[in-house]
Formats: sequence, C-alpha cells, structure tokens
Amino acid sequence: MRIDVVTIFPSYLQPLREALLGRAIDRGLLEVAVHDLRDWTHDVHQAVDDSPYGGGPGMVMRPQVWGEALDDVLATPDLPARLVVPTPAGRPFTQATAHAWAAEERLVFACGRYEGIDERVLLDARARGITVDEVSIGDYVLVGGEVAVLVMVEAVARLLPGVLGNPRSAAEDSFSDGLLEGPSYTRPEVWRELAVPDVLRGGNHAAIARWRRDRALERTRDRRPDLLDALGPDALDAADRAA
Ligand SMILES: N#Cc1c(-c2ccc3ccn(Cc4ccc(CN5CCOCC5)cc4)c3c2)n[nH]c1N
Repeated sequence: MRIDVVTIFPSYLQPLREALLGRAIDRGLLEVAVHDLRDWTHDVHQAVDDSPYGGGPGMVMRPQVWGEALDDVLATPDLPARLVVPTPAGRPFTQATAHAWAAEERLVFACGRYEGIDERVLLDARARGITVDEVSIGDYVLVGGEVAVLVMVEAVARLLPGVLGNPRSAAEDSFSDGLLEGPSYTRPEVWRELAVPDVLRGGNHAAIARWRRDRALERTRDRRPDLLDALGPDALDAADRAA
C-alpha cells in the first residue's frame, strides 16, 4: 500500500516512521510519502489560508493551493487513490473503515488546519472521479487533521499482511466480534497481593474461552452498551445471555 499525506506540518507525521510502522516501511510492506502543502504556494508568505466568506471564526484553507497539490499528488492514473479528508464533520472512522481501506492500493490524506479546507476542493476532486471520504476519529475537536491521520494510518497499516508479528492479533481485535476485549494478565502470578484468575492458569481451554467471553460481555455491557445493541439477535447464545 502507498500512503501520501499532504500537510503544512510534515514533522507531525514523523511517528509513522517509528517502531512497527517504521519496520513495515523498511520491509517494503508500506510506502509513505509526506508532502508539505506550502510547496504549492507561489507567494512570498506561502499563504495557505484566508478569511471565511460569510464571516465566522477562524480561517479557511485556500482552494488554489490544495487544488494544485492534489493535482500533483493524485496524478497517478495507474494507481487509483482514495482521498481521505479528516474533519470534525466527517463520518465515523471505525474498525470496519480500517478493514475496507486496508484493501486499497493507495490512500491520500489531506490534513486540514484552521477551520478546514474550502469545500470546492472536495467537490472538484469528486467531479474528477476521485473517491473522497470525509471522516472523523471521534466526537471531540482537534486543531488539525494530522493526529487523525496518525490514528487512521496505524489502524489500517496493522491490518496489512505481514505488518503485525502475530496475524491472530488483528483477527482477534476488539470489535472484531463486536465486543470489547476483556482483561489481560502476565507474570508474575501474584503482584502486590493481586493474583491472576485461577481459570487462566488451569489449562482448561474451553473454560478459559468461556471466562474471556464472559469478561468481554461484562465489559461491553458496562462501557459500550451501544455495541451490544448493534449486535444482531443471533450474536449472543444462551450462555452469553446467562453471563
Ligand atoms: N478527524 C478528525 C477530527 C478533527 C479535525 C480534523 C481536521 C481538521 C482540520 C482543521 N481542524 C480544526 C477544526 C476545529 C473545529 C472546527 C469546527 N468549527 C466550526 C465553526 O465553529 C468553530 C469550530 C473545524 C476545524 C480539524 C479538526 N477534530 N476532531 C476530530 N475527530
């Protein structure tokens, strides 16, 4: 997969080159290119924003600069791209989104700042046949799109074959069965007088699976009842309902 990110703060995306994702890049599983939006300005001040028509707080990012940048970055007809625009007004980015995007050959992320990007940039891209996804990573307000891109790239990249050391990890993700995952434990067996639950040390795999499912149901009921509601009527068996 090829990922391009256009931003006025390229250094914000440096974490993508660290640790697991950095190793995936080094191993050629992922290609990441970060572009400085200001490279497409032509004025001495390298202006990327201007006042909003109709008034209102803050500034809006200029269409001319974004238009030229995306013309160049998206100019790869042999590699169809999906343009992703993080925004507080976007559709929710979920694990299902991450799985769908993990099948894409190329993702181009446009990181806005200020109050966002002039709407005509997205209209123009769609008019040219480019798939444009306006997405939000959560119901809180950030200062720009860069942090959201870090979140989304990590969520997508970890699903790519070979990126995670243990492929079962992605298959057994939280949300993969619609539930939150339960608690995890490692050595020592007792720590600050707190013991690992006996069932996990007993070696009875069926009992361990049941215990983990029960803890996942308990945690999901407590923290994310909306996920339970979203599960179909057949998702929970009698043992689940008894848990
Ligand atoms: N993904 C994601 C995000 C973002 C996100 C993503 C991209 C950009 C680009 C600029 N910003 C700042 C910004 C703040 C507030 C507003 C709304 N304004 C409307 C008029 O009244 C003032 C407020 C718009 C833009 C961004 C924020 N925030 N939260 C998420 N989950």
